[in-house]
Amino acid sequence: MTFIEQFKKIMQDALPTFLENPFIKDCEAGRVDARALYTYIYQDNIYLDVYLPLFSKGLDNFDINSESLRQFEGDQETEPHLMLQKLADQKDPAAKKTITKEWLPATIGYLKHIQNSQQEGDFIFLCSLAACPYVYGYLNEKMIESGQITEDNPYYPWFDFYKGTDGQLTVDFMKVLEEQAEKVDADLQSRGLTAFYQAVQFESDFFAQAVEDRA
Ligand SMILES: Cc1ncc(CN)c(N)n1
Repeated sequence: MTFIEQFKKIMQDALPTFLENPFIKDCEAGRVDARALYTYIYQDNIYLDVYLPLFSKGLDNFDINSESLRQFEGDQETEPHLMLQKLADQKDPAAKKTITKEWLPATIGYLKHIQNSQQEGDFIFLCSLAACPYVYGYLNEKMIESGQITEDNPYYPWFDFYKGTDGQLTVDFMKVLEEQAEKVDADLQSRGLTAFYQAVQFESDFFAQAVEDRA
C-alpha cells in the first residue's frame, strides 16, 4: 500500500468509531442537546485559535499556496458554529450560562499532540494537521451519502457545509502529502501515519467531550 492509501485506510477504519460517538449519534437522531452544542462551540473556538496559526506554519514549511488550503487559514468556521448555535438557542438558550469555561482534556490533548508533532519535524507536523479537515470532510460526506443525515435533519446544513469545504480541502491536502511523502524515508512515513492516527482519535474525543460534559 502506498503512503496515501494507508493514510486513507486509517480514516476509513475510524469511521465506525465516529458513528458510535455520542455527539454524532445526537446529530444522526436530530437530537439537540443545547449544552453539548454550546460546549462544543466554546471548545472549538479555543482549538481553532491555536490550530489555525499552526496550520499556516505547516503550509509555510512546504511553500504550499493552494487556494483552498490558504483559505482555510481564514475565519472559515464562523458559519458552521452559527448553525449549531441557532439550534441550541432555539432549544434552551439558558444552557449557555452553564457550560464550563475550562479547556477540556481532548482540547488540551489534541493541541499538545499537534505541537509535539511540530517538534518532531515538518512532515510529521503536516500529517498531524491533516485530521482536522479530513475527518469532517470524510465523515460528513459519508453520512449524507448513506442517508444517515437527510435534508430534514436539523444538522443537515452543518454536515453539508463541511462536506463541501473540508472535502475539497482534503483533496488538495492529500496531493501535498503524497508529494512530500515521496521525499521522506519509510521510518518518517510510518511516524507520520501514527501522528495522523492519533489526531483522528483526538477528533473523536473532541466531539465526545462536549456530551460527556452534559451531567
Ligand atoms: C476540532 C475540530 N476539528 C475539525 C474541525 C473542522 N475543520 C473543527 N472545526 N474542529
